Parts: sequence; structure tokens; C-alpha cells
Amino acid sequence: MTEAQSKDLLLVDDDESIRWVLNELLQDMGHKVTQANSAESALSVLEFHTFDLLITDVRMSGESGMELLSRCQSALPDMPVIIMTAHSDLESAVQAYQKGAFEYLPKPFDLDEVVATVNRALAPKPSVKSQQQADIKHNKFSIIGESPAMQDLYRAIGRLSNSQVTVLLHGESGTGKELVANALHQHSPREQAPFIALNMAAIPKDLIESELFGHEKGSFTGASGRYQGRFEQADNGTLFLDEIGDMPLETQTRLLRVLSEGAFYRIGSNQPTHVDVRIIAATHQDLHKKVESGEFREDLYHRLNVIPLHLPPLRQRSSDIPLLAEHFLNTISLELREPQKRLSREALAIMESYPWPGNVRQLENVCRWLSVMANSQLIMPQDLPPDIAPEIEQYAPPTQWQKQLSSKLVSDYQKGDHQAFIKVQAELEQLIIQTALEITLGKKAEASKILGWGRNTLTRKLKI
Ligand SMILES: Nc1ncnc2c1ncn2[C@@H]1O[C@H](COP(=O)(O)OP(=O)(O)OP(=O)(O)O)[C@@H](O)[C@H]1O
Repeated sequence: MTEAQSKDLLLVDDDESIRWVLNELLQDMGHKVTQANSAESALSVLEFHTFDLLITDVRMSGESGMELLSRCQSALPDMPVIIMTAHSDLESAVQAYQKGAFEYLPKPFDLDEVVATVNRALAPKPSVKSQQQADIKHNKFSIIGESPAMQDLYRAIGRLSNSQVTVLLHGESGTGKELVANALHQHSPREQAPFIALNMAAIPKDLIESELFGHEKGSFTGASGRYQGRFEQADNGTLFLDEIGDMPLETQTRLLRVLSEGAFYRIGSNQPTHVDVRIIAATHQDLHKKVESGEFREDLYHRLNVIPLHLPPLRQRSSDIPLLAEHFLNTISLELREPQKRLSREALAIMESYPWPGNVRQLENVCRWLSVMANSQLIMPQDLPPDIAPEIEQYAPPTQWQKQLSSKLVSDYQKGDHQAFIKVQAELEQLIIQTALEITLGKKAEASKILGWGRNTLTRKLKI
């Protein structure tokens, strides 16, 4: 790297080991790095030295990285700031972007990503810079998840938060498309205006136009009064068109006209109605294929697909299942005014490997079912509904020998034999080993196979 490319970087984190790793990396990239362990000490360094880039953690004792970012935005608006945080949720991502951060990096980070981000931040750029400093209110439609796929999504919502652009959400049913559409609206300049949702698959085809555009009294049989359509209801706000792939072709043509002209006619009226509506559409179908088969207008497809966002199915982000389940069990317990149930490690493991064809909606329903149906506070595998864990035998009463064994254990223990449990385990093990050897006519290799052990394990256990 040449001298000319070497830049002055300020690195702020109260975690010394993270500073060490990043310092090594940034110096290897050829940059000069100054370190600070708090926002306060960063500010005092910034008083007498200018930097080409600030990289800061969010959570530190004293002032936070966000406060540091705000101060730098007003005093040093040209210095790009990269925000890093271990607490990566939608709110922090959106807040970082809205406060003017150049980029938001969730921890633990990938070092290649850090290099790429630093390079982009230091690249010469046009001097236009968004200075919007909107305050974020708490989002009641909280989106849960920390998987890399969700973090990509948070970043996309953050980047789009100052814009009005049309978005097409794509994802299987129940992946959270409506939730994300709502979050896009809540974090947009239109947040004070209505968010109106309409699901094309849920209304009869011959009523779609009247639902969208409204009608005058008597314009068709059954139109007993004047009706304001969803477009008018969403004026200045956002209209969410769910299952857009199910929109009939004639309605597509009308929708296209509204999008290009900003006006439409109520059914039965010849007066144009002008509206200013942002469209967010969603589909679980492959719209491109529908265009090829002539079922979806290509021009409308391009008009809607300005920014495509993909919501991955839950089975591809199973690391989010524990957080989502905890969130649902908590909100449902509050709804039911009952203590919150918890998932045992074993039950959670089964849920994490289940494919969830109905995605987050199905997980939410299962949590509702468990909140009402599970017998104990700690949910065990046998408490799970049969479609989630079909191989788990549902609770069955103990058989005669199990009852006898159990009462012998209790009485031996109560009589003072504190080794009772350990002895029975060893006896049971010897019993199943002998049975396996009997049916394999003493062949250890075969016996170890049916026992599910390695040969050495069997030999070792035989010696005990
Ligand atoms: N990441 C998430 N965090 C919290 N709740 C979620 C998340 N994703 C989805 N949900 C919940 O799951 C349910 C289904 O979500 P949503 O209706 O947004 O899915 P969708 O993709 O629009 O489904 P469909 O295509 O069937 O209309 C909702 O109750 C929603 O609140």
C-alpha cells in the first residue's frame, strides 16, 4: 500500500481484545490506527486531530457509540463512521443508519467484511450526504432474529429508511413479509400516515377492484353506499399488497395506471381521485415465471420489483428458533396472564431440526398450543405436538416392570442405600449387553452395532 492510500483511523471499543484484533487488521491494510477505550476519550482525541474514518462499538461504559456518532455527525459531518455492535436488532441497525452511520457491522464480524467495509468507507465519494436525524420511536412490531439472514434484512430496512421506494418482498408463507412491510413503513418518512394491507388471495376476485379503488353508491348490485377504497385510505402512507401474484390481469392493468398517473377512478365515477401512496408488494410465488406464462404483466413486475427483498424460510435460519420461541412463549403468557413456560434443551433441539413448512407463523401457533396444553412449566420432548415430534412416544403410563423398578429404587434409597441408582444403572447396562450378545451368538462386533456403540466401548463395558 502506498503512503497516499494510508489513512488515519480512530478505533473506539472498551473491549481490549477486539481493539487488538482490529488494530492488527487495519495496520495490515496499511492504515495508521489510534485507539480509544471510551467515547469520552475518543472525543478528546478528536478535538486536536482529524481522522479519515471512525470505527466505534455501541455499548461502552459512559457515553455510547450512538451518542459519539451523533456528536461527530454535527461537528465532523464528512468523517464516515462505522458502528459495530454485538446487540444486533432492527432498532439498532435503523438507528445507526438514521443517525448517519456509513455502515453497521453486527458482531461477531467476519474480518473480510470489515476489510471490504473499511475500503468502501474510505473510497472517494460524491459529497452529497443525507443529514436526516429522525428520532426513532420504539417499534411495536418487533422483528425477532439475530441470524445473518435477519441482519442482512435489518441493514436493508435501515438503508431504505429514508426512502419512499417501492419494495417487493419475496418469501414463503409465514416468513414475516407483512411484519417487514410494516417495519419498512414505520421507519419511513410516511410513518405518521396509515399502513393499509390487502391480501389478494383472501378476497373474491370480483371484489378486488372495489376494495382497491372504492365505489360510488349503486355502481353495482350490492353497492349500497359510497365506499372508500384502500388506495384512498392509504393516501400519504403505504399500501401493502400481499399475494400480488393472485391479482387478476385486469386489476393489474388498472394498478399499473395508478402507479404511473397517481390517480384512479372509483367504480361508477368519472372523476379522477389523486393519491400519493407508497406500494410494498409481497408474494410467495415466482413472479418471474408468472410473467413468462403470461399471468403477470411484465411492466407491472418491473414497476414493483424496484427493490427486491428476500425473506428466508425458518429452516434456513434455525439459529433464530430459540429467540423466537422465547418471544412467543413470553407474549402468549402475558396474554393468558399465566406464568411463562420454558423449553427444555431436548425439546428445543427437536424444534431446531424440524423443517417448519409454515415458518414463523407455525412456530407461533406451536408456542400457543404449548402454552395451553403442556402439562408442566418445563416443556419436554413428549409435550411437543405430534407433527413436530412424531418419533417421540407421547406420555404413556409406566408398565409393570418399570413401576416395580421405580418403587425398588425409592425404597432402597430410603433405606439408606445411596448407591442404589448407580447400581441399577450398571445392572441395566449389563442386562442389555448380555441380551445383545445372546442374539448375536457372542459376536462382539455385531453386538456393539446393535447397541449403537463402538467396539472398544463394548469391550470396556464388559470389563467393568
Ligand atoms: N422475525 C419475526 N419476529 C417476530 N414475529 C414474527 C417474525 N416473523 C414472523 N412473525 C410472526 O409470524 C406471523 C406471520 O408473519 P406474517 O404475517 O408477516 O408472514 P407473511 O410472510 O406475510 O405470511 P403470508 O404470506 O402467509 O401472508 C405473524 O404473527 C408475525 O408477527
